[in-house]
Amino acid sequence: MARRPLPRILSTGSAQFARSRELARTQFARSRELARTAGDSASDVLHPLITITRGLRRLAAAGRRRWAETPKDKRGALLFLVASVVLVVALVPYGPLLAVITLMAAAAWQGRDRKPAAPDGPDPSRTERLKALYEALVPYFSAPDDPEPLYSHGGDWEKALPEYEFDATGRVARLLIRYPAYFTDGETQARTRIEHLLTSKAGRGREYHFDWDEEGNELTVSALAPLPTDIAAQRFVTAPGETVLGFTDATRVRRTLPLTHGGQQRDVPPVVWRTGLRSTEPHLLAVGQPGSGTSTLLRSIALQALQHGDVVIVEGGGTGEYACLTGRDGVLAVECGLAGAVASIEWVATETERRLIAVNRARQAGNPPPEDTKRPLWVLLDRPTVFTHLAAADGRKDPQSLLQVPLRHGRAAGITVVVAEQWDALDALGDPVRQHTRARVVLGPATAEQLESVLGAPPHTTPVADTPPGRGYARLGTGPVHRLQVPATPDPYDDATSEAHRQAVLDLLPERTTPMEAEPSPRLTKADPEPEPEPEPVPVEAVVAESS
Ligand SMILES: Nc1ncnc2c1ncn2[C@@H]1O[C@H](COP(=O)(O)OP(=O)(O)OP(=O)(O)O)[C@@H](O)[C@H]1O
Repeated sequence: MARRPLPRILSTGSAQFARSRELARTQFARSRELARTAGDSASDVLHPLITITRGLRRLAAAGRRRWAETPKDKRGALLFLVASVVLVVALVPYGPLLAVITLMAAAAWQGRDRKPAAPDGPDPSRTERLKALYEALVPYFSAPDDPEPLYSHGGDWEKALPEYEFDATGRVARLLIRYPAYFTDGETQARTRIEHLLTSKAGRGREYHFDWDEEGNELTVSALAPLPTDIAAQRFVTAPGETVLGFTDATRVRRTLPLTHGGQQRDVPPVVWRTGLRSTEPHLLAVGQPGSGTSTLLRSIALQALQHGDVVIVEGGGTGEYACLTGRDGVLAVECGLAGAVASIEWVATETERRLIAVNRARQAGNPPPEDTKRPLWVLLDRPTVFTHLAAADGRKDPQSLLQVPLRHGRAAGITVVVAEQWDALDALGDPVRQHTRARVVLGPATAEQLESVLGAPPHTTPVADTPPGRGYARLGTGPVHRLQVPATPDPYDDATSEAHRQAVLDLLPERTTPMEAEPSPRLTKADPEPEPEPEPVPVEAVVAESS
């Protein structure tokens, strides 16, 4: 269908409106130019006067200083000398005139601007870098029908990049970028393209933080210092119910923790995860590829949890990385076999129910929760999907199905579940685990899609070129995505562990209270028969602390 022309009155009206807008813009630009020229001329004319005034002020200050420095007994002589000079000048022909000219000349000399002229803008190599960056952004931040493009080839880069900082090596450390309002900054793809471009132009090998101000149409790019990788396990200054997952940048975290680092005290911003009754993210899922440090994270959590609670460990990897915890005070079980894993998780499910019933009864009777429901219980599962496969092959119950109760009701019962899994087995994780683990950690290298699939949002930082173990991202619920470095908490029985880190972990281990032999753990049996309802007795395997 042919497009009908606009009614004449409308088309002429809009043309007139456009013309008058153009006229107003031209007039405004002209008056601004006029004002700037007038200002420049005024300062040119008044410059000598300003210099002389400044010089007179400096001479007067020097005179006052001289007077103050002169000892009191010599002030009379000085006064006499000045008076004689004034008298001679007054008597000499043209004396006063010559004196005024000399004074003005001295004032002009004193008042001259003695500051070395500051270099105008950054040095040429830096200007070139900024210009190159600007030119690279032109295709992304310009549109053919933009009447006043902020970005155009050979355009005014200083308007688009108003603030910049360089580091000691001459690379961009911080950059403020203005962009046109029509740039689709709400679209992840559009943002990613810009972030990718800036990362390569500002210098690879560093991590960058991108702060998009959608309201102001501004993007701030900051180069981030690498997170410290050698902070050893230690007692963190936290409240009960708080667990330090690792360390991050100060940009989004206000709090800092005093840490001992290389024999020195240092304040570092932590990522603190809150568990317990009021937690909005009562359970955690950590994902990574082999060797990325998820077992280390679980060990770090276990050492912190043991300060105030009990721990059950279920290890699917079968590498014996938690052997150091076996038989320690508060460690109810360290299970590496299928039967033991099933029995332990079954016991945890029963214990969850027991606690819930006891708490409800106490509430109904108007009493506080009983003491034996208050001690936090942690279930740490390293690669539980291994047991899922084994159980399927063996025709037995999937231990993951037993996790449903602690995951659903654990918060009210003081029970926290932490699951660590590898990327390739993520599909085998059941729905309850995915749904209820709202605290998320990704360690090691991962693609943007992988990060978003686990964290639920992309990080605002670029990936590091060479990811050290224990490096990754953390997100608590719907909060921001933090860069994360887990404290070095190695297996003290591993030969490759450095002596300092081994000692740090050994120092944190609780007393060994249960002999390593097959002996029932006193705590696992604690959930045994209460008057009503009767929880299932705990199977023998569940109370055997396996040695590996
Ligand atoms: N935060 C960390 N700081 C220093 N070293 C770490 C850290 N995390 C892990 N490592 C080291 O990296 C290696 C692998 O760690 P870890 O066993 O925790 O990885 P993983 O993800 O559990 O892999 P796997 O399941 O293959 O054992 C170990 O030598 C460990 O000491």
